[in-house]
Amino acid sequence: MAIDTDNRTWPAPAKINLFLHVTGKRSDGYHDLQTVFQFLDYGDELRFTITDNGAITRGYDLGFALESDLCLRAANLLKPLVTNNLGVHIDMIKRLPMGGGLGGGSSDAATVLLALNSLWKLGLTRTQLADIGLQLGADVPVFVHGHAAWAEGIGELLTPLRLQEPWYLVLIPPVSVSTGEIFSNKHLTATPQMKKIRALDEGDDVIDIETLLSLGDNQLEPIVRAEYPEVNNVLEWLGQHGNPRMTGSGGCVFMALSSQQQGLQLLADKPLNTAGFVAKGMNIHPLLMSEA
Ligand SMILES: C[C@@](CO)(OP(=O)(O)O)[C@H](O)COP(=O)(O)OP(=O)(O)OC[C@H]1O[C@@H](n2ccc(N)nc2=O)[C@H](O)[C@@H]1O
Ligand SMILES: Nc1ncnc2c1ncn2[C@@H]1O[C@H](COP(=O)(O)OP(=O)(O)O)[C@@H](O)[C@H]1O
Repeated sequence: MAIDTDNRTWPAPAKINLFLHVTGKRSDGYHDLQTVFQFLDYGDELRFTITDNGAITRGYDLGFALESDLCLRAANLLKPLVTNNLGVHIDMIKRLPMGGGLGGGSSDAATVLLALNSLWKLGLTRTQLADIGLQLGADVPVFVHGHAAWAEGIGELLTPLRLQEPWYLVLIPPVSVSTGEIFSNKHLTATPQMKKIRALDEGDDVIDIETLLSLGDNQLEPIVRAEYPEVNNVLEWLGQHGNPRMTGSGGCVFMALSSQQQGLQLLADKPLNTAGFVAKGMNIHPLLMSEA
């Protein structure tokens, strides 16, 4: 039975990788990365109903099995820490494309961890939640900590950054790209390590996005372009209007804009088979902002 219909909407924003360098292959099969994450003020929305029957259930169907649903898996990881028989029913409005490189699944999982830590009154720190979340995906820690960041390791070694927060256009090609397939492509080669980008507390200057973009590129982009013509076509089309880049392992493509209006105009003119949105870059996750 429902004991607390929490009326809040819990946001799960998208992330973009402003650049992404693959610096080596690890013994566990994963690759070490150097990347910069920024959030977008666009994403999924979750709602939670706390129950007293101990069950973890969902009210949406995104086409994947209960066992592989990152939201349910996140809730199940916290369940052993609940001392009474609390459960939860999770509802979600899904806006982020799956397999798009916008981190939707990881962001949903992070929001579940943050929400249930509060609603189940578990009292875990963000570091504890990020450690738990890393089991679900390499992008979960950045969403749990909630700061735009320079990231190393597989994305869990985070240094907060203060970046300019421009408007972005994001285009969604009509494909879902498998992260595992791209990382196992035979053309992927490791590149030398970059120097660490300075931390938030080492300077007051806001880092300019164009400068940041010029420091590196997305080394998965040429591989995805070669394998997925749909992604290549979108990059070529947007390339006529500026300097687009792929996020993560693709296939979504983003471009920093001079204004929101520029993005809305491009969105109106975009190729017919492509979806997209215009959103503002954000250095602070909305759930961290609401805590402040
Ligand atoms: C590439 C990034 C960059 O932010 O973003 P997305 O494109 O997923 O959004 C992430 O590192 C993606 O992390 P995540 O989404 O958790 O990856 P997973 O689903 O766990 O990875 C699927 C498979 O890709 C390979 N993989 C993934 C990440 C990594 N750093 N090295 C890898 O080799 C592994 O073979 C893994 O089994
Ligand atoms: N709640 C969830 N939301 C999105 N994807 C999920 C979820 N649970 C499991 N997945 C799986 O994770 C994969 C990666 O999703 P997502 O994080 O949205 O994309 P990406 O890693 O490319 O940014 C999906 O293709 C899907 O199979």
